[in-house]
Amino acid sequence: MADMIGWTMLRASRTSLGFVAAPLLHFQKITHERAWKCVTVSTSARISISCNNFCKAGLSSLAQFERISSQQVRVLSSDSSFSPLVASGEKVEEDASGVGALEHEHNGGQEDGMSPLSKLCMNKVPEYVLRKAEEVGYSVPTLVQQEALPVLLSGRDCILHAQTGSGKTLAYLLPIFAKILPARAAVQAIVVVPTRELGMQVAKVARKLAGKGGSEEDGKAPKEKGTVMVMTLLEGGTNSRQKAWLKAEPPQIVVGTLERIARMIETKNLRTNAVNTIVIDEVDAMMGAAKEGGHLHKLLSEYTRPQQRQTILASATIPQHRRFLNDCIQNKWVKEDVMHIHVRPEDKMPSYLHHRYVVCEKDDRLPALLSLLQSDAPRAAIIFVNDQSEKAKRAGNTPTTITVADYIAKMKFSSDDALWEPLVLEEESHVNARAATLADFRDGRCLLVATELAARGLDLPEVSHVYNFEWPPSVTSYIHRAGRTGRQPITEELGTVTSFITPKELFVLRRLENEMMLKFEALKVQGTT
Ligand SMILES: Nc1ncnc2c1ncn2[C@@H]1O[C@H](COP(=O)(O)OP(=O)(O)OP(=O)(O)O)[C@@H](O)[C@H]1O
Repeated sequence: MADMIGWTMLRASRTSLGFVAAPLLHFQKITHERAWKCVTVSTSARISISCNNFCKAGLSSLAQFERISSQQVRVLSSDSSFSPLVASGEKVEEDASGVGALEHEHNGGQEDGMSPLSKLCMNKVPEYVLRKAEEVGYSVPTLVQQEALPVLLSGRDCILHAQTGSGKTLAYLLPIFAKILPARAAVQAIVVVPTRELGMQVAKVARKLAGKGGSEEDGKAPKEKGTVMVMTLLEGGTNSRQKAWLKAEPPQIVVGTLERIARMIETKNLRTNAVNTIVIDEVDAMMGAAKEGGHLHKLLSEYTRPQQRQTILASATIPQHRRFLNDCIQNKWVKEDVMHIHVRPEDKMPSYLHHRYVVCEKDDRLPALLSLLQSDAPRAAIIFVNDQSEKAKRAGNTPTTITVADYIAKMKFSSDDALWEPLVLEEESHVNARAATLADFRDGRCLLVATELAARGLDLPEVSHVYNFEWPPSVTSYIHRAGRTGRQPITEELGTVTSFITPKELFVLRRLENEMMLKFEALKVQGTT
């Protein structure tokens, strides 16, 4: 399996993995006749591609890029500075399908005192949204936002391919707000996520941007008119009042899990005729899951048509992305001129992650973990295991989640017992229990023992350490688990990822290390081999 993790240790030390490569605009051939239309943009981390050029030239520059042959490589800039962008101010034409970015009120030409993010989105994203973004703390665009927003705000379909914690959520939400008509009570944007937890998180950010009135209260339609409403349709939810609200006064934005959204569309509770944006977050997870694949195909090519909407597919990991891009076009999930924005392609993981491993037999893992927790003293930590409790029980094993949590609780390694008592997050728990667990963790509890459920998308900035108590099932899984720490796109605070591995598994670690060009620190923990 190409995606199997395989690495080996190496010496520790946090290494900057970014190569000082020239920034590239690489034009990826997709099919013979489509080659000129479909564009892949890869950008180097250290040397920020010149978004200024991109933006100043405005949309017309896109047309020029398209004509560059796939052989050509362009170095746009060797400027590594994080320069804010100034939106071109060009009027964006709405295309025949209504997909183009709509004009919003001008800011009166008053640029002084505007944040770089506001300048980047000026004339495209409504002012009230940009004000809210600033209030939340989004003032300077992250690299992916710099790269993607000019393209996304032009209305173009996009595959947003950037590291974990790089700020993809805001990059896809702002273009949604750019097109939404608050006065129109109709679902205009759908954001699909793989888990209930990620859905709650994305909806929260969207509601912050929407401002007052953007929330649903107990499933009831909010009273305020003229504000953008955000509704969640998530697995485990069965609120009949949501159905009534969807019909009587539909929200402008729906964030949900695929099955629930598909069911709502099929039962005609959710009408898609006004949908002009669809975002599929963690797209590779959804395309990979057989169960979800059918729903996704229907959503993208039957329930709605690519020509009538802007499609944004986002993830930190898109294995075989060229093939993926081709498949998306062939399946008509996206328009033919879809753009692949690949930020820092040479660094699959943030450089501000420190990777370590401990070689030990399975039986030694618990004391080794405890010892590490004591010496690391994490601000907050996630301990990942592979199997859910019930699955383990069915296989006749003691559930790892429970075993790990009980062991740590019993050892009482901290004086502040209440804060350090581990929480458990896994798919099989009731959705309310899952929500309470995450709320407790966000509120200051320090340890979370979790399955893959917590690996994708969750933004828990307090997490300073991730522990792979069991070796993750794939490279992709390693990347997403590791990405739950070091989530500080602006300050680049270091996060530490430690994996426990048996001597027999070492070859897998070695393979992964080669594949990802990472340096691992080998740790010796007392009592281990
Ligand atoms: N412009 C910005 N300024 C400051 N913080 C930002 C900005 N954009 C995003 N963030 C913060 O960065 C963190 C990571 O953002 P986000 O969750 O969107 O990452 P992501 O790219 O979706 O990661 P993942 O692939 O793991 O889901 C969040 O805490 C978010 O609030």
